This record gives sequence, C-alpha cells and structure tokens, in this order.
Amino acid sequence: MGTDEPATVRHVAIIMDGNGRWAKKRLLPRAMGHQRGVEAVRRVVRGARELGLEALTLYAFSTENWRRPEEEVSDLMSLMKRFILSDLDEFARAGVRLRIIGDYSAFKPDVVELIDGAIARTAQNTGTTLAVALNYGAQDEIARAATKAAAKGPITPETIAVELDTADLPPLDLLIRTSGEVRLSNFLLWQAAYAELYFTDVLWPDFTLDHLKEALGCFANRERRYGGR
Ligand SMILES: CCc1cc(N2CCCCCC2)n2ncc(-c3ccc(F)cc3)c2n1
Repeated sequence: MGTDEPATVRHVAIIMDGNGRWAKKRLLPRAMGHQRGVEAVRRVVRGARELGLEALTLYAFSTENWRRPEEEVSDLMSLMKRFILSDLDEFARAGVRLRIIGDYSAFKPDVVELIDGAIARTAQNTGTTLAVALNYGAQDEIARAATKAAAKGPITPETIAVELDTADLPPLDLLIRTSGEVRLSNFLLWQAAYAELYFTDVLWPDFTLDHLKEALGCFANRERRYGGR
C-alpha cells in the first residue's frame, strides 16, 4: 500500500472504560453508568456497520471483573441478558455476526444458553462481526492457545496464532481505550503487537460515532510500521 492511499481499517477493538466514573461524576449509581454504557455500545455497533468495519471487538467483562461486588456482577449479568434479548434482534437482522472471545462457560447455565443461542442465530450473517470479550484475559487466551498448539507439534508464533480466540477475525488494526487510562489491562496483548493504540479521555458512556471517526481519522494519518521500527 502506497503512503498516499488511506489506510483501510478492518478490525477495531475497544476497552470501554469510564462507566463507573461517569456515574460518580453525576452522583448517580454505577448501574446508571453501565446502562448509559450499553447505549454507547449500541451507537458504536451501528457505527461500525455504517463504516463497513469487518470486526469490532469490545472488552465487556475481564477475568478480573469477578472481584467486583456481587451486586455489580449480578447487575452486569442482567445487563448482558437484556442486551441479548433486545438489541441483538436488531443487530441480527442487520447482518451482524456475534462472536464471544474468552471463557464464557464460567457464567450461569441460563446465560451460557442465551449466548449460545445468539451466536447460532447470527452465525450465517456476513456483516460486521461483533466480538464481545467475556471472562477474557489475554494471558489466559495465549496460555490456552499455546497448550493447543503444543499438543499438535512444535510451537511457533504461527501455530499459536491460529489457536487464539480471535483466529477467525482480521488482524487488529486499531485498539481504542476510553477514560484516559493508558494501559492495555490484559486485553488482546498478542493481537495488539502491530496495532495502532488510541487513548482518549472521553468516558465510555459519552463515546459517540464522531469519537470513533476521530480515532479512525488518526489511524489513517499514521503510517503503519509492521515491525519495521
Ligand atoms: C458482561 C456484561 C456486559 C457488559 C457490557 N458492558 C460493560 C459495562 C457497561 C458498559 C457497557 C458494556 N457489555 N457490553 C456489551 C455486552 C454484551 C455481552 C454479550 C453479548 F452477547 C452482547 C453484548 C456486555 N456485557
């Protein structure tokens, strides 16, 4: 690709941070921050489709999130169920394909069943792939991939890569983190090797399609290195 051609973004990932801080700033309960955060998810999934992204990966629940208060974990599980029962209908009809990365078998059977149904329902879709990271940690993902690769023969970066949860997604082009934290927090560590990293002070509930376009614009202006330097 010559330098005068706009860089094509195929796969964007987002660490959706700042939901609790958004609520705290407004003296609202954390659950309200989560609810407004779901509205931002809706905006960004619709935006990803309009922009023709092949894949959008969202960090929804990390392996560390289990340490949150029980009430908050329960609130997040309810939020997820509501999202699948209501929003996924629209996304399924619009051609969005749902994938889950991480070990979601750790969730309650009714949640696992709901997720499996949503994956099956959208499996044939050919639009944007929405990959949601649930009970996900990159070091856990890499360890699982390495274990599978080792059982099949000598380990190389290639034999590990094909065993990652994201093996069927395009290479990661752009990783966005909201709320001003400049850390990867055990998210897509392998996949981020050559991705552009974009950090914004915007809190996730305030994130809009314009913010996504701003991040994509920054990507377009950067010249990719792919390990060149
Ligand atoms: C595990 C709880 C949780 C939290 C969460 N947050 C995190 C908290 C507040 C901000 C919104 C984003 N999101 N966002 C999408 C999903 C989702 C899950 C499964 C699915 F099939 C489709 C979407 C989600 N799930």
